[in-house]
Amino acid sequence: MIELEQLHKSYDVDGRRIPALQGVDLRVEAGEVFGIIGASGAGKSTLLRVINLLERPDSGRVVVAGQDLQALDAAGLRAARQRIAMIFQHFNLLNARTVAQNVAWPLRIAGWESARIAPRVQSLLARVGLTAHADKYPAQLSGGQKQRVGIARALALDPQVLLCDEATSALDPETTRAILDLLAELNEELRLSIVLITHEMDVVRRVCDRVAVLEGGRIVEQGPVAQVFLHPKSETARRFVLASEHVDEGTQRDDYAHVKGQLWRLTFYGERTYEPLLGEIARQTQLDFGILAGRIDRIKREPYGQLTIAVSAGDRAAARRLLADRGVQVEELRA
Ligand SMILES: Nc1ncnc2c1ncn2[C@@H]1O[C@H](COP(=O)(O)OP(=O)(O)OP(=O)(O)O)[C@@H](O)[C@H]1O
Repeated sequence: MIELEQLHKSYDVDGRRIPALQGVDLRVEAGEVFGIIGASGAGKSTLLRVINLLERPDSGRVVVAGQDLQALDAAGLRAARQRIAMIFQHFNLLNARTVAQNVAWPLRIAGWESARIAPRVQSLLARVGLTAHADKYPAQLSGGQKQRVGIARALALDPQVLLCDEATSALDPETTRAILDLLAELNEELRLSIVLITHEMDVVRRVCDRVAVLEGGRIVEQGPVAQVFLHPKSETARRFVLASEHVDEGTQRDDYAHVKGQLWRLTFYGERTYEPLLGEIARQTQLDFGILAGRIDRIKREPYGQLTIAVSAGDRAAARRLLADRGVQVEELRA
């Protein structure tokens, strides 16, 4: 659905060239939710805005739904942009217009007849759960409701791609979850391809299929979310995962220094997350262990568990083998 090839983009600031993208290659498949994570200044917004040419790259190719966007004339680009909708961190609603008028806006611009607009707006508002709020003004809505208006407006012209610019960063955790659930539903029901940028690994974990980690205008790691989240390779990805688990590395290192034995990290993924594997294998191998840290949660809909244990006695080699046989990944954090 989206192919970005060798994108370069710099900004001129006070006569200096500030590089924002330095050779980015990216493919987003149709129907996929793709996350781009990075720290402030990594180039996320620039990358997202290149996808609909709100920002023109200095060099490189931008192909969306098979169309090279830079080869289009103004009318062609306008038509292409109707298929690439966007939602924003601060919603970007028209404050002097009602919810219904905000959602109707892109339809009016696209020249829809008034008679067709009202039912379309009604169905969009129903889709995002805002039917009762049609005549309110943005100032009368909560943040989550405002973002729902933004989403309804974005869906008005039946886009193929939805670009989400930190769409949940201004929302509390519960509202964030509700908006991410809505995005996941839209992705599935409409086969809408979604690209979202965020600085929170939890957002990626909840909703994305694949993720790219951006740093200094370059992709330093990308892959399926389970791979990047559970086994990050780059230092940047690792830091985002630790931050999402509220782990302070220094404190953790100090705590673990007092613990005797080998330190293992066990990763369970899928249904085996809920099986009593560890107890069973520990009994068979006389493994003595203490649990230092653990988490069971989901990556999108798939359950996973990660446990850090200190192993003090028993047949370690046999235990590792049996765990591996049952699909549990064992990493030795300390020998
Ligand atoms: N319009 C602009 N003019 C000048 N420099 C810019 C402009 N937009 C971005 N930059 C610079 O380009 C780099 C990448 O910025 P960008 O906004 O794409 O990063 P980001 O990852 O989205 O950051 P944030 O999370 O803070 O929004 C930064 O160094 C930034 O200062």
